[in-house]
Amino acid sequence: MEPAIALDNVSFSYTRHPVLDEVTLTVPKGDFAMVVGPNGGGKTTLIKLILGLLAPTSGRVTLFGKTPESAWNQIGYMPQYTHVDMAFPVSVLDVVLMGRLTRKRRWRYTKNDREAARHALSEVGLTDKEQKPFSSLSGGQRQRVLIARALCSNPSLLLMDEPTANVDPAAEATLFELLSTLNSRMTILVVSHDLGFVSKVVKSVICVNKKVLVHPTSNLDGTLINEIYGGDLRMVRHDHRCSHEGHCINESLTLPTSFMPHPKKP
Ligand SMILES: Nc1ncnc2c1ncn2[C@@H]1O[C@H](COP(=O)(O)OP(=O)(O)OP(=O)(O)O)[C@@H](O)[C@H]1O
Repeated sequence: MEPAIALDNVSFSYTRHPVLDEVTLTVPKGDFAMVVGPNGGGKTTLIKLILGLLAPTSGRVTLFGKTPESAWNQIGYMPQYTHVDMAFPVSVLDVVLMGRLTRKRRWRYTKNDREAARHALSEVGLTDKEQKPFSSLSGGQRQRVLIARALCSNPSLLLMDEPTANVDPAAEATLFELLSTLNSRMTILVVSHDLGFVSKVVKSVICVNKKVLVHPTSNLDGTLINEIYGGDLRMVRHDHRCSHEGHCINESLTLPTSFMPHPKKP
């Protein structure tokens, strides 16, 4: 069976120095994988290579056995929250409909497009918000609208860049419940700076730091993370309590402070 994503000896450089070096990676169909790594490690570059937005300096990327360009209609992509203009004056339905735009057919929607958009909105539980201005929604609701936009084209592979940035722990839990449901019919790849939600829904972790290593989540422990990131590592637990003495720390699983650019709200 063709894997969802395959990188065969892929290297990539923006300048003289390689950002990714001879990466061979297979993401099987049905996987729920999380891409992690330090700042500048090459996560975004990896995603751009998978999306076909960058071409490898050497090696080959295939999605479902095809080039990324040929497989584009099988991919749903949710960009980083910070890359979306939240003040843009559009309705929720308009945002979701953008997921139906194709290279040939731009800004013209059919009845089928609207049905698909409404169906995607119902999947993320936001049917009642379709006419609301996108800017009027909460952070968690906007994330779900962006997921609906990615789902609108009925993808086989859902790629998400930092889907839990700017959402509180309750919205994050709801989001992962939704992703877990979607994972029964599509492969999911999530980029994250935050290992705190490596839980039962995530099946494998792809560690990117110029080289790429894949681990089943069951193997993920403090020693392994230390090997990948180096240094003095700590992790703030998501079920922590705050007091005047600070946060409770889970000593068994520790991460670098550079790994926590989006600290969780208590
Ligand atoms: N357009 C570009 N031109 C030159 N260098 C780039 C470009 N984009 C990224 N880089 C460099 O490539 C390296 C990897 O960047 P990339 O954005 O892939 O890392 P990342 O793991 O996503 O980082 P972060 O966690 O900070 O978002 C970094 O050293 C970065 O400075």
